[in-house]
Amino acid sequence: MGKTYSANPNDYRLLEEVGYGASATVYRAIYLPYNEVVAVKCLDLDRCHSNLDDIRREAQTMSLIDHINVIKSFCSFVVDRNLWVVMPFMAEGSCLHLMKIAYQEGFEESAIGSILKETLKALEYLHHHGHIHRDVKAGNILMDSDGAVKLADFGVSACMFDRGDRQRSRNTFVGTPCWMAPEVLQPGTGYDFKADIWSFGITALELAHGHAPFSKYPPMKVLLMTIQNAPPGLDYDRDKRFSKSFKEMVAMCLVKDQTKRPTAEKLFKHSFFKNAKPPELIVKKLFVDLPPLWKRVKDLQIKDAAQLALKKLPSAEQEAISQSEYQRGVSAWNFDVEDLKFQASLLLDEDEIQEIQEEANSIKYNMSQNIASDTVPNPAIHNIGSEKAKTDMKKSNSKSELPASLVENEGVQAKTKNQTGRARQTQSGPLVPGSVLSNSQSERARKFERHEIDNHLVAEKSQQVRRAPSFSGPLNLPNRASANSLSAPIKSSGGFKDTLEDKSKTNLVQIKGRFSVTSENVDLVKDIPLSTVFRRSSQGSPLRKSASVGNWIFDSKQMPQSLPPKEIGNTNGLSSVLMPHLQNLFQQTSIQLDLIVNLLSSLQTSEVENAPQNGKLPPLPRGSDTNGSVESIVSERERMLLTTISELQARMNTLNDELTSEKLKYMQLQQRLNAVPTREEDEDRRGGDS
Ligand SMILES: Nc1ncnc2c1ncn2[C@@H]1O[C@H](COP(=O)(O)OP(=O)(O)OP(=O)(O)O)[C@@H](O)[C@H]1O
Repeated sequence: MGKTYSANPNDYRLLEEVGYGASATVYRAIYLPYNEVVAVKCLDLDRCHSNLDDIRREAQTMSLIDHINVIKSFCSFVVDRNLWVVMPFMAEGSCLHLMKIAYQEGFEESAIGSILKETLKALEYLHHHGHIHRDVKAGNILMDSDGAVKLADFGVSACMFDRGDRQRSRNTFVGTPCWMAPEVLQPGTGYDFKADIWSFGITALELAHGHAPFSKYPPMKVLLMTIQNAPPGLDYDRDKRFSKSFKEMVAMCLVKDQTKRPTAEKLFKHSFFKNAKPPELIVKKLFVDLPPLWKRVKDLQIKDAAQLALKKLPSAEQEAISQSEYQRGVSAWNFDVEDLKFQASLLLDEDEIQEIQEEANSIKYNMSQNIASDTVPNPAIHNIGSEKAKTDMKKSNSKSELPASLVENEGVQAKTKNQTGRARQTQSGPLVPGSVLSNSQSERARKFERHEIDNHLVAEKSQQVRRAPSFSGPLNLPNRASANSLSAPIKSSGGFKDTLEDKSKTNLVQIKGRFSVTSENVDLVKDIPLSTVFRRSSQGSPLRKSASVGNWIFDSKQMPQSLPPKEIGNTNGLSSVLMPHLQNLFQQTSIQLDLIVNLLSSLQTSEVENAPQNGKLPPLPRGSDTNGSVESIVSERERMLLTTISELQARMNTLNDELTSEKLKYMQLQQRLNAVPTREEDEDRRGGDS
């Protein structure tokens, strides 16, 4: 019989903190009866949204798991509002930690092969026993000092998957869906253990590059790109250091059609794994000369805190914005994909646009130089110029992995640990843009071309009669997703509230096998940061300060609360209360509308005049002003202006809608008021009767 571990917290001495995730903090600890080092994961039950009995039952089930590559739990028990899960201590921590501290550009292929092979063995075992892990990522692959590799974070989490709570808790707490398979993200499609194979492929890319694909984007954009774009992969040119066999293996995992993905068993037979070396030879070497795990974790915290302090926008606010987008994207499972695509076209980060513009301008400049000096046709020029190329480009928009052109440094996000109230940081907060890697100019040109087409679509789309989608309002938030998704809760951050308060709104979207996917009807408008869009309130439209509208704030507290129709019928002095309210509302909306119309008409002139100062338009291309490519600069600026105009037009449409609906309400109320007999009429009638 194996060793047993007691459920008495006094038998454990918690030592240093060695990791933390969305809902848990992990400590190195000593199990006093055996004087043995163990890991204790303290799971905050308040953050789990899960039934305690379910968690306990599942934790017991998971303690039965017995595979050399899967972390099993020795025992688990409740201490205050925490569930303690006791498990073997993995002295070298997670692959994610290790990359952050010593391998920021990713590991060598031999190490990747070795780590992935062990992970695949774990998946094979789990799938064979009817389990889906659903959270395969570098942060959940742990290593021991002898090179052993184990897949973690399965036990307790799994119970939450089963009831959809995990998914919902992810909606609420976790930053990015980078590892999630398209079928998991897409409404109406089922998913199974093949979702783990997709995540495994993404993890392979994460280990190869030091970060998961798309990790620099906000969660909502990641979601869209995963659904819409061709799968990411290892680039045959850019990733020259990796073998063909590795590239093929990744491509096999990252097939969008889940039925075409191999099972873990089949994948295991791939030549890439046949050649993989034992971990005790390869993985072990990765930690040579590194300080102990807890020291690394501490260093990372300090480094992340320093980076955080350097950031302009407070992290909490950034996270809240990013999270808000994620909730908008993921919680509303019945989204209109076409509409989301349109929103995605608006999602180019400001710095990305600037970067693209700079590169494109410089390319154009170089081209014009080439044309002047050389009359031989240049294929790149044809590419940019031809309409067909544009269409093709649009079609293959997603053919390659999105630019990995920015070196990503980790930031952190603050979170509060319930148990102690101490502020903490995750190891993987929002990424900050770093220096630009050498990317081929043609690639940048493609990227620019895509942006150009997107702009065109934006303008076109804004001309169309607006439907009433759930995602109206611009989403071009210049914020990034939390890095590699070990995001901390942001529930109370930045003054943004968790919008999933009304649990009764929870919808069961889908039941598939052991899983049920739930979603909540988030008040989408409530979630949009004030600074980025207009607010639409169910209680009228108190106006807020808006960058483009000016400085009027309309205090809702000063306005009378809406009255139910019953009371309206009963109140004789109603008109005196309602009329000023309605007139005020009407007037404010009209003013706002007028202002936007005026802005629109004056924008072109004023922006062109002020262009060099306003900081929004693309900077001058290098050396262009002295070389006569002024025309191209102007056209870039025009394009930017057109985008701004389209956005303003979209906002104007929203206001127009609001105005119409207010007018309607106003007319309805007036009709009701007319129907209510006035005091004089009453008296007349009474006089007549008598
Ligand atoms: N047994 C262990 N030994 C050493 N370190 C561990 C162990 N278990 C977890 N860790 C460290 O703690 C971190 C967080 O643990 P874990 O992933 O289980 O928490 P979580 O809240 O479930 O995270 P998330 O849900 O974000 O994946 C891991 O990334 C790892 O670095």
